[in-house]
Amino acid sequence: MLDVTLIVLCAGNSSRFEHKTKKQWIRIENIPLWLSVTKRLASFSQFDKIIVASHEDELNYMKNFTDDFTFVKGGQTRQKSILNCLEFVTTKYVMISDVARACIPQSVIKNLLDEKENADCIVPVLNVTDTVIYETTTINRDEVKLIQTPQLSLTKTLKNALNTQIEFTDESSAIKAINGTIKYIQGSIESKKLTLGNELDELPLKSPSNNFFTGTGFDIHAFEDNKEMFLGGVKLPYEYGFKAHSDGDVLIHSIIDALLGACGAGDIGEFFPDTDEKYKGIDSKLLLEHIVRFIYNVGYEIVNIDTTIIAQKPKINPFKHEIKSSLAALMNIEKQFINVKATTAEKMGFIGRAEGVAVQSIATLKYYNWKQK
Ligand SMILES: Nc1ccn([C@@H]2O[C@H](COP(=O)(O)OP(=O)(O)OP(=O)(O)O)[C@@H](O)[C@H]2O)c(=O)n1
Ligand SMILES: C[C@](O)(CO)[C@H](O)COP(=O)(O)O
Repeated sequence: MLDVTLIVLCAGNSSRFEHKTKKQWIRIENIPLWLSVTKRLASFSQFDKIIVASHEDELNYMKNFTDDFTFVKGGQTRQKSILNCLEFVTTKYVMISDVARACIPQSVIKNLLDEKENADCIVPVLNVTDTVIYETTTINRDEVKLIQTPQLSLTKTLKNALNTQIEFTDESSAIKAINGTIKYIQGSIESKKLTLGNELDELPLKSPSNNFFTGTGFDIHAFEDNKEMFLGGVKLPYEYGFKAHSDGDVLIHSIIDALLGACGAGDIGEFFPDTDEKYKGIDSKLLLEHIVRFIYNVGYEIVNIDTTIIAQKPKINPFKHEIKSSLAALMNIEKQFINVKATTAEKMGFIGRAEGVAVQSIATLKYYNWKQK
């Protein structure tokens, strides 16, 4: 038995990445980077367990990709994400890597495992071959090391080391601070960390596939007295509003479901439960903005939206352009890629009796092409 758990940290915000998509979600052909990196590391040894630290907004979505790993909610910092994952570690040793190091070679994993009994923390490092200046003084480059991941630690020691208010940027610094033993081994240039967007050019990663993804959405709401009516984020001059937990913008809700359908992320209720007081009376524009951010974060771009409003009343035609402009701004796409159709129900059924409105939508997405930023 190896007695080692592998943790892959994928819960960051990619705030320095400068792309629309988070680095852990860029597609390598059809596979998100986090899955490709985790599978690759997993294939290098017989780890007892594999844990993926996920951003809280993406944890449920990640679970759609595989049943092979344990997904754990990350924290505000790298260290907090590690602490959350350590709750699920029962092995003597734990190997922790950054998703941001996408091309770690197998030899590094083997060398770490070979050394596992020789210190509290085994760390791959690169020596510095350039002249190094600290402020204005040239310092001895032989005393400078570039610290990489994965690092292999004794689980118990790491838990003790991280149980502090001090934020460390890696495990070895935390273990060193409690006088633990550290063994440095040779790292690899291939383990380079992806931090800034333009560093993608330096990595041998395949382009995303050209696939398109389609999703449908449907929603229906009854009219209600003493409420304002919103459709597509536009206030319509009508005598009723919509009965709903939120502001009842049935058009936005239907578009949200179409977007979520296209990227395989469930439905609106999974993101904004109608049992949650936080969403009572909420402006649906905020919900759409949240979903659009999610869509971009997890690696997609919106191609177009087509939608049909089924309403006996009110008349939609005079407001179509205003609705399209509003939706275009909310989705950060050009107005020409949004189509709004309206039809009556020919006076049949509850819509025909003007008791409410239904909307059907379809959304098309494609992968964000990080190669053509
Ligand atoms: N709260 C956090 C912050 C970071 N990480 C992970 O820690 C690793 C190193 O972080 P970094 O490369 O800095 O990634 P980000 O934090 O996403 O980037 P940035 O600092 O630019 O926002 C990454 O694999 C990242 O996903 C994490 O799991 N949880
Ligand atoms: C852990 C690490 O990869 C070691 O070099 C690095 O410290 C993490 O990156 P960050 O930029 O500090 O989040």
